[in-house]
Amino acid sequence: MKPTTLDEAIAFLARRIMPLSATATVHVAQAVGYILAEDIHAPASLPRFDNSAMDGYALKQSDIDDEGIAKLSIDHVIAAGCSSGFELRSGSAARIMTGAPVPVGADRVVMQENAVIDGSAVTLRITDNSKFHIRRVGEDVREGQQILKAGTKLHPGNLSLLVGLGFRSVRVTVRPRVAILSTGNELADSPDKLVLGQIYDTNRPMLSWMLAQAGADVTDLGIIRDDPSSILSALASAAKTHDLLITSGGASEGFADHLSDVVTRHGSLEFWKLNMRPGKPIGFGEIEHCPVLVLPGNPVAAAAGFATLGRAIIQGLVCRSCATPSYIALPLSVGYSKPAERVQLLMGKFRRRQHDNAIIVEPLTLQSSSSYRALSEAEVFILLGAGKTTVSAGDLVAVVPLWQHWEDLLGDAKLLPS
Ligand SMILES: Nc1nc2c(c(=O)[nH]1)N[C@H]1C(S)=C(S)[C@@H](COP(=O)(O)OP(=O)(O)OC[C@H]3O[C@@H](n4cnc5c(N)ncnc54)[C@H](O)[C@@H]3O)O[C@H]1N2
Ligand code: MOO
Repeated sequence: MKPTTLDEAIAFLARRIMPLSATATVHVAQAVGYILAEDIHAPASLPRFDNSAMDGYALKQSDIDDEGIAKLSIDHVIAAGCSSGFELRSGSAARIMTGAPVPVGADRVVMQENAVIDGSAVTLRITDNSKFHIRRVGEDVREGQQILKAGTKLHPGNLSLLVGLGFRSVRVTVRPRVAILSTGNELADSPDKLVLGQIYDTNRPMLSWMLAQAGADVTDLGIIRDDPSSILSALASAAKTHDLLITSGGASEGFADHLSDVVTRHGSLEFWKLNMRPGKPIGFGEIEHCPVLVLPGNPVAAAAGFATLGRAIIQGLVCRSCATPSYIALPLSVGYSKPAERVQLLMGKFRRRQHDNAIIVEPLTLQSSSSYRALSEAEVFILLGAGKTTVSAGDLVAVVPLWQHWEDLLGDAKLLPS
């Protein structure tokens, strides 16, 4: 059975999309955003040597009296970067900086604030018996331990770990190569002069950015006229060198809408028309063994198709069983009614709920599938499932990001502790 609902389409893609087998070696500094193609084990321990967690004095535990006091002579000074090639003897302390190696024989550091200096002697006071202020070899990462799994999308925190362990390069999955085209005799490239009836092609620039954000390398095939043989020749030739083809426009049933026919006749159309709005005429199939995602021409519908299915396909091309949209569940700000038979995608924005400061989502007032103003204001799509006609304020709803910039969306000084 061909998928007819969004859920069925997602389940279908999760089975159908296989990760690309090609991998590449990239320098760690360039690896952020790539998907790791190998499990990584630690070639060393972190910390690499016992070191002080505080600026203060290293001493022997046995030099502390019953009152928690140690009176010692200051025999050495160890800054970070120095090697401590000596053994601390009983009755003496070494002045030590944060990150400096702890000398052999020392088993505790007392922070500077709890030290009273008198010439070359120091009196140290233990204020908390449980705090030794020494970062031990391997307490963070043990040599040989698995630290990252194949399939991880690398972020700068992973980069710190890899660099800290001395990695110079890692094996990653190659970025999917995606070719994109728009169809429509009415389309022109900005800033060409428009004649009556023409509009600028806005889907190609928008989708190209969404693709790049999702981690794809994009080839722009430009605007193709509403002519089946031109569409076929552009798709068939790009199919040879790409992992995914994406089209926008001509997806519906007008006399100038050729996509479903072209894919059916010259490849296979695996689903077409989903029970959702916007985004109804979305199709998926293949030409010359290359997957093709057919997106509608209405700009909001094209964005909806990409945010739900397009991004999931890109994820599936780099990571096994990742071909699913990344939903989060958030409370809806207001009640909403919709027809029961279909999934409704609402353009929405994040809000703070007044009484508890919780993040909620609010549908925009303007929901037209062709509205650029709404598209520009929207931050997310709110998915209201089929089968339900009403959703109440405060109900949890599935939310997918439109532009993947969570940190800008969620950053809010009001949440900082005062
Ligand atoms: N009789 C029916 N008509 C329509 C149906 C239907 O089921 N029966 N579905 C409607 C829905 S829903 C959508 S969505 C659109 C999708 O149609 P197409 O994918 O065939 O898109 P076009 O007809 O080519 O264009 C629709 C609309 O979008 C503008 N457009 C197209 N490409 C771009 C682009 N790259 N950048 C900006 N704008 C674009 C185009 O000029 C049209 O205004 O069909 C409904 N009709
Ligand atoms: O479903 Mo269309 O995709 O409403 O704009």
